[in-house]
Amino acid sequence: MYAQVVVDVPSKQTNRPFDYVVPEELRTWIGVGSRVGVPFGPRTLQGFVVALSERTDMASGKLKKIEQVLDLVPPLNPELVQLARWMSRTYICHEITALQAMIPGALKAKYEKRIELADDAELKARKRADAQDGGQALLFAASPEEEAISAFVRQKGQVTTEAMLARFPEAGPLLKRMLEQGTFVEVQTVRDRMNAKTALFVAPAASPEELTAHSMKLPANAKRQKELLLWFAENLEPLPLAELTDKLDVGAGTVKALADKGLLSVTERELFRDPYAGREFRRTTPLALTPEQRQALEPVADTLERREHGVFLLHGVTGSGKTEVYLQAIQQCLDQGREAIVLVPEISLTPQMVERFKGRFGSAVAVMHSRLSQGERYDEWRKIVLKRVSVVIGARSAVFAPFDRIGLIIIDEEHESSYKQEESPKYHARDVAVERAAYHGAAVVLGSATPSLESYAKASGRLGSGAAGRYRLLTMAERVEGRPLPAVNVVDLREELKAGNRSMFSRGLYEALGQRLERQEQSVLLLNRRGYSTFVMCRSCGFVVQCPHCDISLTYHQVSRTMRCHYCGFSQPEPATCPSCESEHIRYFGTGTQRVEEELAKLFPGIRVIRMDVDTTSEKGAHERLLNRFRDRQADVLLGTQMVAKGLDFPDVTLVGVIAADTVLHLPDFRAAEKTFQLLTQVAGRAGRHRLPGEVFIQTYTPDHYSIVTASAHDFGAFLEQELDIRRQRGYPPYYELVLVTLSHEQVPLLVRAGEAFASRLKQCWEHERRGRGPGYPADSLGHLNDARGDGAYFEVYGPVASPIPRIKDRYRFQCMIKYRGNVDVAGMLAETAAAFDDTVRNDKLTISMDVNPQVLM
Ligand SMILES: Nc1ncnc2c1ncn2[C@@H]1O[C@H](COP(=O)(O)OP(=O)(O)OP(=O)(O)O)[C@@H](O)[C@H]1O
Ligand SMILES: [Zn+2]
Ligand SMILES: [Zn+2]
Repeated sequence: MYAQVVVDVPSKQTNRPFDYVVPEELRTWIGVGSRVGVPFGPRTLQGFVVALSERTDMASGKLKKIEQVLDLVPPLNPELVQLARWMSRTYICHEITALQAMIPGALKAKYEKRIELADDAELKARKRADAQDGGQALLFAASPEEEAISAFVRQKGQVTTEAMLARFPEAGPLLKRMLEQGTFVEVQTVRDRMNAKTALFVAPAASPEELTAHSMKLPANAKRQKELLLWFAENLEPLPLAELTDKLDVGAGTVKALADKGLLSVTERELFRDPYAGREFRRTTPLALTPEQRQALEPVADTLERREHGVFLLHGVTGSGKTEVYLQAIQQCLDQGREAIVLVPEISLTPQMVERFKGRFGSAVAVMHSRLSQGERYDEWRKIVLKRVSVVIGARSAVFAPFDRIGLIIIDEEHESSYKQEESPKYHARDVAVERAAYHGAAVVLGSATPSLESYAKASGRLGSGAAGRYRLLTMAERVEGRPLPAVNVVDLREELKAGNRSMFSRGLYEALGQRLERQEQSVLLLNRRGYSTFVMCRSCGFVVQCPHCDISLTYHQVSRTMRCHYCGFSQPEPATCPSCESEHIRYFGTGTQRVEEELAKLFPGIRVIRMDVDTTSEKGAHERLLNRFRDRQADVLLGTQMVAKGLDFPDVTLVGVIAADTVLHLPDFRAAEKTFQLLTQVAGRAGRHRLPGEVFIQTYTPDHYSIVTASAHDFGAFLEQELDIRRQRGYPPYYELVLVTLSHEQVPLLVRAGEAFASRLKQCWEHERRGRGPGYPADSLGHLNDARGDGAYFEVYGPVASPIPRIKDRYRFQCMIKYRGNVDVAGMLAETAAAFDDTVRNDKLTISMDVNPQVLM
């Protein structure tokens, strides 16, 4: 047998599979998606098996053998391997870069794999799952051989796979079967934690009903036992014994008594580095849906039922109860024996979300996000590979969860730009989700109160026949239980100044805050970070401290009192005097939030403020702690940057204030108005979500801007019409697609030459293509679009021009923007064009980076 392997060298020359011989003894363990070690030149490299076949076109005598298999259970599956190929074509990146993006960082580190005997509970669970799946639980009578293997493993505790294969060289297929049957589990240990800790864990061994029923039968003096049973009737998660005895004040004897009755199970297991360890998630049950929720769920449920592929855009106003729709759709997906992926912007920002999912689905949920340690992330991921969970909730990269029976993918706050990865592979999780779902015959639900124009256009058929109906639109226009959307006041800051108010609070907002303090209700204040300086500026001469390697100002870091470059990492101490004029009036301009906090304290002595910004949330878990304190009413005001705008659901928040709404508006970004509308709508949506009605103050210098006017009227439709008009006229998405090509080099002359050569070569490419298609193509300006003949295809290269940040890490940067629409193979033309620069890239260290559908235009 032969394997095609993509090796871990991201280069043009190696961007293809290489053939290897699969040695007989490794056959059982190798599948498409396996990670293997292969000889490559003088080295051994890691690689992924992307195909297997009985034949090879190479002279087989020349082929080398695969040296080792790195995992017993392949970390990827054939579908993900195929997805990587699609990504490399779509986003113009190396296949290995796409493959590597799909596995957690810990797998790239040193690790060791071991096998251990599954405990009974796990084995039973596995068989139950099999049975539910329609399959037959395989109850096998152990053969002497199997007995011998089990005995060996039992005796050793944990065995490395090497030791195992050395001891039973012939037993490959049998071992594999035993692994599949759940006799063994594979444990991978990252080297830095080879002495994994174990602890006794207590878990319920009967259903909640049984536990409750039993607790009633206990004699009155068995209070502790009763308490323990009722607790486990509510909480699904296994808990370390020590923690349990501590929490419930019960002795180990009590636990043992119940374990002896078979109501609880006590097992020794490896301590998973569970970021949510020790947290209880109150079990929740499905809510009775509102009519709008039912209407939204129905088509999704239908699609699930038929196991069809379909993409839905769920446009539901803030507080309309989208989460409950997600939860019930997931429940149905799980009932079908299929798996679900839930993407949320950056999960640590919304700990409430995790709570909702863990509360409904308990330990069937794995959680993945970037703030977990490498080990934690690896453990969560392993739960997916080993099929211990069927729901994963996570940030962007969770879209690659190695499930193989996906039924549903949900993307909450689908408009968020964090779904786009800014380094290679520069993928958008939304597109990857749709691609995966198409393969699996799965449903995708994109949810938002402020959908991206791209998605909305696809859902509403705005783009004409080609794209029409690609997404199905579901609308929830009302908050649950008829709660009103908050009343919004737009305050013109220019008028405030005229009236002699020089404070950062308008009179209206000041009064409203005072009322909230009196009534003991809570307020959220948003200060948009981006508009406020975090740089150090001289007040005498205006000098701003810049990075010596990049053309960008340095950012002040309060904790270390240093100034750092966000692009290259350069850092220097804060200057005492101005390097330019030697004035001492050089100072840090603050994150803004600090200044607001100071002013609040002055205006309202004794006010309790929780400040949430980069400074206060850098520590692990800080977000969650701050939000919990706010929820527990230990503060009157939650003050922060964008992080306070999204997803939060606090009943007592009745006031939202936006200190300055226009700060994003003036950024050189065609999405500036869209981002402003989204931010204002989202933050306004935090007010009055429950019993108490809400009120919003938006302070601005441009009260007439359509993004502010429409956001304050909760009028997405009106915003959409205006914005689409502008996009059409200026030739931006969703009417046109963009690719940003950035070239960089240490020397400007070479860079300019390369940039111009690149642009003209690309244009030639299109010219050639266009001629081939025959007459009838509009070759010139955007104005011709509307009466485009042919198939309406359009292609234009803008630039090269210097990038908005013209230098990073001592390398100068030029960019070309490509605008196109219709049936144009842009990726193909770009790949072809870039290939012509291979020599310059290799010999002269030119870099060319391509960003398909860029979110950041710098
Ligand atoms: N059917 C229902 N009956 C009663 N309450 C509900 C129902 N559905 C949702 N809720 C409650 O309504 C509130 C708002 O729901 P949710 O947080 O899901 O809104 P959302 O649509 O996600 O809003 P946002 O976009 O602002 O995050 C929550 O407190 C939720 O528990
Ligand atoms: Zn100065
Ligand atoms: Zn720098």
